[in-house]
Amino acid sequence: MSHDRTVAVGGAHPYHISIGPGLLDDGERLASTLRGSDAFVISDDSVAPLYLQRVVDALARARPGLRIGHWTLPAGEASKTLEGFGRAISAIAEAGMRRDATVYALGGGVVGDLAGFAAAAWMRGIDCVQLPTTLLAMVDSSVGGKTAVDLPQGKNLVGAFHPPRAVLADTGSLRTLPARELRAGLAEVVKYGAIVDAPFLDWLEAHADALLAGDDDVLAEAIARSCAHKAAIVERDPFEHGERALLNFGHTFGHAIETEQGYGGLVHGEAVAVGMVQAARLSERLGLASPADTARLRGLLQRLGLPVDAPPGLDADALVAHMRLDKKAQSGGLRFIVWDGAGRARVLADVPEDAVREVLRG
Ligand SMILES: NC(=O)c1ccc[n+]([C@@H]2O[C@H](COP(=O)([O-])OP(=O)(O)OC[C@H]3O[C@@H](n4cnc5c(N)ncnc54)[C@H](O)[C@@H]3O)[C@@H](O)[C@H]2O)c1
Ligand SMILES: O=C(O)C(=O)C[C@@H](O)[C@H](O)[C@H](O)COP(=O)(O)O
Ligand SMILES: [Zn+2]
Repeated sequence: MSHDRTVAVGGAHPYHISIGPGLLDDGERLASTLRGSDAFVISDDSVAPLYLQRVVDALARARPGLRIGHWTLPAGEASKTLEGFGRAISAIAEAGMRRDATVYALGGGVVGDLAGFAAAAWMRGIDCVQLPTTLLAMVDSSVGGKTAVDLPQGKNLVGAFHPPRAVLADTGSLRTLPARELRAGLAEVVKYGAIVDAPFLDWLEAHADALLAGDDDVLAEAIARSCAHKAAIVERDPFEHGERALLNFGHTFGHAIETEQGYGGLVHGEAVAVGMVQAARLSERLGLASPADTARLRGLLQRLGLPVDAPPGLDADALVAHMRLDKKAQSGGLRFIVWDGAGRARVLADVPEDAVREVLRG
């Protein structure tokens, strides 16, 4: 009996997000969007020993004769580089993947972003199926088609929009996910409540313990609700000309922290948690939201075991310099996602750097 949930993503390149246990063994589902007879699985060296063979076996069972190559990168954000991208492309080339091949991105957001970018670039674009194995990738990075690698100068600065052909989120894989990574994923879940869904914040407060305990049903509900929000937003604004920027709540601050730490300090979800509190404090300073709004967001993130204050010792000037290269920044100045309280976020242009520095000083 299937317990899957499905979220449809519409638009010019529609696809489905399937959420449920056992999907990595479901060869028919994995193969359902294949156009040719070549498949290439990209994973990392923590995920591959757990799940790669299962995916390869399931594909081979479903499509005898399918040519299946694979390649793994070292786990972690430090691999999401132009060098890593180059190595992925070389591996795809050496495996002789043709124009109708499909890349399977098996792992967290690092694998998803890098493999998706490789798929976007190889022969000017081949199919990509996202197989997210972290909570963060299930609720956010596998959906919407943003692919990229980091530069020392900033996060995700080189990439492409390349929507997947399908997303299969096998919730059974969350059982092996380290607790720190589960918590990091919860930051992006909280983000949806903060920007567009105040009742979801109430729900998250009520289910915080179950989420942290890895309750299957509660996690599946959180994933489906998060994906429904992301799907609706990216369907209306796939290339971030408008409301998609709301998904960047907390990211101008968070990305600056990740960049300044050389992608070896806070993980992305943790940096976003800190960044959302800083964005709330900025909103307060600009007279848009109340201290009670900030306190509530901070309290929920803390309860979910996430950091809410910036790591000590970061240089405010360096952080602001990173923000000037944020992709939302325009020639007019910095743009931030601010909020007017739970569920009410908006884009604010020409935010004075002084206000940002005051927030960074604490
Ligand atoms: N494209 C987008 O829209 C988007 C959205 C959000 C985040 N991102 C990007 O996603 C990245 C963060 O992704 P992440 O949080 O998934 O980190 P990640 O990919 O580094 O995965 C976290 C860690 O968990 C391990 N892991 C993954 N699945 C596992 C499993 N099932 N069992 C055991 N270990 C497992 C990985 O090997 C890694 O060590 C960042 O680079 C961020 O910029 C992109
Ligand atoms: O999908 C989006 O749009 C997002 O902003 C989702 C974010 O959680 C994600 O971290 C994304 O990669 C950030 O995009 P960027 O354009 O700021 O690099
Ligand atoms: Zn993010």
